[in-house]
Amino acid sequence: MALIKCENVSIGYEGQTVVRDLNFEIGQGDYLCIVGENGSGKSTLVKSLLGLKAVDSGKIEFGDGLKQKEIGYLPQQNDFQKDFPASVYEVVLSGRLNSRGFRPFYTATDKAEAAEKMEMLGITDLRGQCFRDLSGGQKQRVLLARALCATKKLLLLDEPVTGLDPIVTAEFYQLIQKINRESGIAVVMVSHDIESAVEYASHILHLQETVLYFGKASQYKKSRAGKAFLGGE
Ligand SMILES: Nc1ncnc2c1ncn2[C@@H]1O[C@H](COP(=O)(O)OP(=O)(O)OP(=O)(O)O)[C@@H](O)[C@H]1O
Repeated sequence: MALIKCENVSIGYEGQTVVRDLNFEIGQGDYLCIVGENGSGKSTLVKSLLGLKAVDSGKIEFGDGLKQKEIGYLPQQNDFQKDFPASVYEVVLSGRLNSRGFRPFYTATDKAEAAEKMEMLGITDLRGQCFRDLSGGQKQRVLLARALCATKKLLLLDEPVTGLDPIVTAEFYQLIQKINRESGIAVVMVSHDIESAVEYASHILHLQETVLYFGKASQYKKSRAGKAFLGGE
């Protein structure tokens, strides 16, 4: 079975449907970009994938050993997060909170995982620095290390390159690609950067109230939805 399967999913707020009849699935090692205009329901879908918002109808199923609370999540940036008064190490380690359950302290395994992910992302030197003093690109690496601490199977990234300059953005995409290819971790990324989505992703989910397109990224460019969104038609 797929890691995540959405069947006829509709989600809304206070009786108002935002997205309806969503059908798609995410397989092991996939790299899915969710695209669509502002207000098309991307973040709403993300909340439901994380179990933070109930669906109105349909179902979201998890398979291949993925549990909903073991999704590694990198949230959309907000001002609170930018000014978070904690060290880099503390932020990365907090990715282990879900798996810690009711244990009061982090274990040696939690700490080893945090150290390994910091090394993997080249941020070990920043370990003792305050998160809020980092550059935008460094902050995203720290939050990515934190998300990696929470999962072995699936990363969910909500607009991770917003506010980053083109060079740091390209580095971030390459990092994600490397993690996806070398660790086999599936990636789901909400993005407004459609050109890069098509370049890096294996699959595209284009939302506009419902699914305008779901399938291979290479085919998306030739689809009606893809041509219109990429500016070719
Ligand atoms: N908490 C909420 N209560 C009521 N309506 C909401 C709430 N959150 C979002 N909405 C509405 O749901 C719709 C979809 O919003 P959502 O944030 O999911 O879109 P999005 O595709 O992620 O947009 P963007 O690209 O701007 O981030 C919008 O019309 C929005 O106003």
